[in-house]
Amino acid sequence: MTKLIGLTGGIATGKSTVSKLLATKLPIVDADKIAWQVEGPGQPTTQKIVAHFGQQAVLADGRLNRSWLGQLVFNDAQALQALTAITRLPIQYAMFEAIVAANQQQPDAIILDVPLLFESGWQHVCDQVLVVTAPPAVVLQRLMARNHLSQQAAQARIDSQMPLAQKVARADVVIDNGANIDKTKAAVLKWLKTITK
Ligand SMILES: CC(C)(COP(=O)(O)OP(=O)(O)OC[C@H]1O[C@@H](n2cnc3c(N)ncnc32)[C@H](O)[C@@H]1O)[C@@H](O)C(=O)NCCC(=O)NCCS
Ligand SMILES: Nc1ncnc2c1ncn2[C@@H]1O[C@H](COP(=O)(O)OP(=O)(O)OP(=O)(O)O)[C@@H](O)[C@H]1O
Repeated sequence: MTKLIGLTGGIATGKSTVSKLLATKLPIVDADKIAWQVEGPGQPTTQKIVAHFGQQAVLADGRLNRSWLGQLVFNDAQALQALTAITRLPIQYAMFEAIVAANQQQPDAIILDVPLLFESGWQHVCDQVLVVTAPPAVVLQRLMARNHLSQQAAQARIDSQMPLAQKVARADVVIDNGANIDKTKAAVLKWLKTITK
C-alpha cells in the first residue's frame, strides 16, 4: 500500500531542496505550490483575503501581493492567524485532490511537502514524518539571501513559526541539511532505500 510521508522543517531549512531530490523517485504534493494556485487571481480564497485585508492584498493584475502580505502577517500574529484561517481548509482540500491523483500511479510512497505540517495536523495521516534541519545561523543567512530580506525581517518570519526544535522532537527521521548538499543527498538516498521496492 502506498505510504504517506510528511516532509517538513523550519522555514529555509531546505525542504524544497530535499523535495527536489525525492521527486526523481516519488510523487510530491507541495503545499506551497498548491497555496499559489488556491491564492491565484480571482480565486474564492483570494477574494476572501481581499475582503479581510483590503485591496492592497492584490496587485493590479489580480495576483496576490505576496511581499505586502508577507511583511504584514509575519510581523503580526493576529493577522497571520486571520490569513491562515482563510487559507488552511482550501489548501487542505486541494492537497487531498492532489494525493488522490498521485495515488492513481500506485507509488511506493507520496511525499507531502508541507511547511506547516504539524501546525495543520497532517502528521496524523502520515506513516512517517521527515524533518529537515539546519543550524539557526545558517537558516537566517539562507533566508536573507533567498528572499532578499533584512536580518530583522528574516528573523520575524522564523519566529512566526513553531520552533524548529519542537519539529525535530516530533520527527521520525531527521535530515540534517546544515552542511553541503552532497551530504544531504546521501542521507536522502539512504532513507529512500528503506521506502522504495
Ligand atoms: C504570507 C504569504 C503571502 C507570503 O508569501 P511569500 O511568497 O513571501 O512566502 P512563501 O509563500 O514562499 O512562504 C515561505 C514560507 O513562509 C512560511 N509560511 C507561509 N505561510 C505561513 C503561515 N500561514 N504561517 C506560518 N508560516 C507560514 C512557510 O515556511 C513557507 O514555506 C504566503 O506565505 C501565504 O499566502 N501564506 C498563507 C498560505 C499558507 O498557509 N501557506 C503555507 C502552506 S502549508
Ligand atoms: N545544503 C545547502 N547548502 C547551501 N545552500 C542551501 C542548501 N540547502 C538549501 N540551500 C539554499 O537555502 C535556501 C533555502 O532552501 P529551500 O528553499 O530548499 O528551503 P525551504 O525549507 O523549502 O524554504 P521555505 O520554508 O521558505 O519554503 C535556498 O536558497 C537553497 O538554495
